Amino acid sequence: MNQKVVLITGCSSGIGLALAVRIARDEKKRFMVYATMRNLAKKEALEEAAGCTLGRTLEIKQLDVCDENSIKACVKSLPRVDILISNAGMGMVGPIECQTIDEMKTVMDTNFFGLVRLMKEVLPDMKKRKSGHIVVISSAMGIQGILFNDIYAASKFAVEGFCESLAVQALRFNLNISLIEPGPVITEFEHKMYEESLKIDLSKADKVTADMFHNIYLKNYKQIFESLGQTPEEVAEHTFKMITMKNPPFRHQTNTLYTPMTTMKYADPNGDLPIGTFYKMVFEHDKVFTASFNFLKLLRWRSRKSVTLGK
Ligand SMILES: NC(=O)C1=CN([C@@H]2O[C@H](COP(=O)(O)OP(=O)(O)OC[C@H]3O[C@@H](n4cnc5c(N)ncnc54)[C@H](OP(=O)(O)O)[C@@H]3O)[C@@H](O)[C@H]2O)C=CC1
Ligand SMILES: CC1=C(/C=C/C(C)=C/C=C/C(C)=C/C=O)C(C)(C)CCC1
Repeated sequence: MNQKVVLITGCSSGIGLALAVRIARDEKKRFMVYATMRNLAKKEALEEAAGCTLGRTLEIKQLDVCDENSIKACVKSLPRVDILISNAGMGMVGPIECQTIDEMKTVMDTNFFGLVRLMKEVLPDMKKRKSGHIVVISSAMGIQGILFNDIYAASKFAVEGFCESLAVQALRFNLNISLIEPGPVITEFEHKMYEESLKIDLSKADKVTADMFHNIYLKNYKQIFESLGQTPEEVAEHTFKMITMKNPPFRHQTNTLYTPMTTMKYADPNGDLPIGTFYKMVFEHDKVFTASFNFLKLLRWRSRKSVTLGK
């Protein structure tokens, strides 16, 4: 059987783990998944979730997207790469006054240059074979920035600009590039971000900024995830559909509840609509904003309850 070779990065947890398992469990066994992680000491969760696919349609390998040699060694050990899923990434939240340039560089190095390093390694062979699909786990923040996510959003904007430019060249070689743009997803990412946000030393920020971070951003953060957050399995299902489609789209947003936040971007070429709306949401109509997210939370709770009760 001619199985497609899939290389996925960042499979120790979250979306990468769910995705590796989903693809390896394909009923038609169309894929051979190489699920990679930078630290193999963390492979137990994936091994457990992979179950009987381990050693059959799923194999675990080491790959650190910040280390060119580790990428080269991993790619060299594979027969070829038909589908590359660039998923590894990290977040960064807080006022820029409280973040060092080195910390910011680590985010860019992982989220943006990590993708560039991977592409430099797999693209030449895909071009030669005139076949391949590159799927990038970007973010809704690759379209629309969010308060106090300045560096993270910048790293995803970089990813989007890079892919948008390359996509035209890729067409010439019959290659596909797809950006997956999830809104909030309930993974380690969310927990790490929240825990780290609580530890930020806000002494370098002025009072108004520190207040905004604590009383607006952090206060709403949990609520956003509870009312809009998807599971990594949902994002994996969307991505699975993308790799099985004949003509996959260039962009795909996974969360229809989050699309109003990104649609504003396209509605106003001046860019003032999303900025003004976000401002009003948090400073002027915060009660309406909180009420609507509470309402969404209630709707989700009720629909989950009726699924459990089999209604
Ligand atoms: N959660 C969310 O709300 C959203 C997430 N995303 C994106 O989804 C992707 C996956 O994140 P998610 O599953 O949520 O978060 P997790 O924190 O659960 O997973 C991130 C994965 O990336 C890995 N990673 C980090 N740095 C490197 C590196 N240098 N080399 C290889 N692997 C690395 C982590 O490994 P380790 O365990 O070693 O740290 C981990 O396996 C990211 O690109 C993120 O930006 C997009 C939209 C929303
Ligand atoms: C929508 C919204 C907010 C927060 C959104 C968040 C926190 C989104 C997180 C998205 C993630 C984590 C994407 C990952 O790539 C605020 C600023 C609280 C208030 C204004 C409206």
